[in-house]
Amino acid sequence: MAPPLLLTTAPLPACPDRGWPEAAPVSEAALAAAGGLLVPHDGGPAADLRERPDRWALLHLMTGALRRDVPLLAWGSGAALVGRALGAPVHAGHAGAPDWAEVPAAAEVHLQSPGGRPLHWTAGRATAWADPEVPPFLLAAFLAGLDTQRSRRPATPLETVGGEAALRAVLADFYARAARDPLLGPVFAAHVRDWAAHLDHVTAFWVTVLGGAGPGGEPAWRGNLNHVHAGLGLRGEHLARWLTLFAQAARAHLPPEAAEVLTSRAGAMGTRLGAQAAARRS
Ligand code: HEM
Repeated sequence: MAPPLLLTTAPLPACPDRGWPEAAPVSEAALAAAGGLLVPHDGGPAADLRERPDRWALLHLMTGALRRDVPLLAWGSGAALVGRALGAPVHAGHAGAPDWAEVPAAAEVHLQSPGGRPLHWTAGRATAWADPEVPPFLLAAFLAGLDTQRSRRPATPLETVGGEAALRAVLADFYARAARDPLLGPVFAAHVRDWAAHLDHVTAFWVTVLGGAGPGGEPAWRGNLNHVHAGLGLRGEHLARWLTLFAQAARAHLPPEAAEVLTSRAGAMGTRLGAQAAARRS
């Protein structure tokens, strides 16, 4: 079996005798298949992240790793960042010491430093060591415990659905069905001039609804669904047909569990849109 894919947030310290493992740079895409993540001390801040979009991006990746339950070993400034990602208060280090995190709510402390600060703690599959040098026993135990099985939890419903590519396939098929439909087709024909742009908008909408984000971590779509549909004269039969065709497209392209994620969300939104449309008519 292939060894687990090990990722790292920073180059590992140069030290030939140390036996550092091979680790690839972390990225959102790589996390989905990661067997483990190293978060080395890199001397960067964890407490004050003003003007540090690079640290926010790192924190975002860390949150993704934690949500996916990727085994993670962090030390020094890395441990402080992981503490922060887990919601712990983080303090600035003094006199060249790294920033440090208090113990996160769900964590177990194994060792305290003489000053009473948490030195070694674990939370789920995350292991943290607050000092800038990780002890060899901890690294060895971490590497030995990495499982080779890919049993990660999907981080978001978007991942369950199969990501943006799977969404695009469903949506392209759905709008092709809707455009051909005698009831819905004329409504779309009257309002959608640029189908490519419309598909981009609705894809961004679904990415956002399913917990995904744009390339920089920002929401991919911002808007108000009720306003978009307010002037279309939607009635119950439009919504019912929309949902039927949507479910057909979802089932044609996705496994049952993934199709269910999409159709149940669409159903809930359809109920709200229907209620708003009825309120406007009365
Ligand atoms: C749960 C049900 C529905 C969902 C989730 C939904 C979602 C969306 C989204 C995300 C947009 C794009 C918004 C944007 O441009 O930022 C949109 C636009 C549109 N929708 Fe829906 N929709 C639903 C039901 C319907 C129904 C029943 C119709 C009737 C035919 C409809 C017709 C349209 C049209 C014509 C536009 C384009 C409006 C424009 O660009 O002027 N939608 N919809």
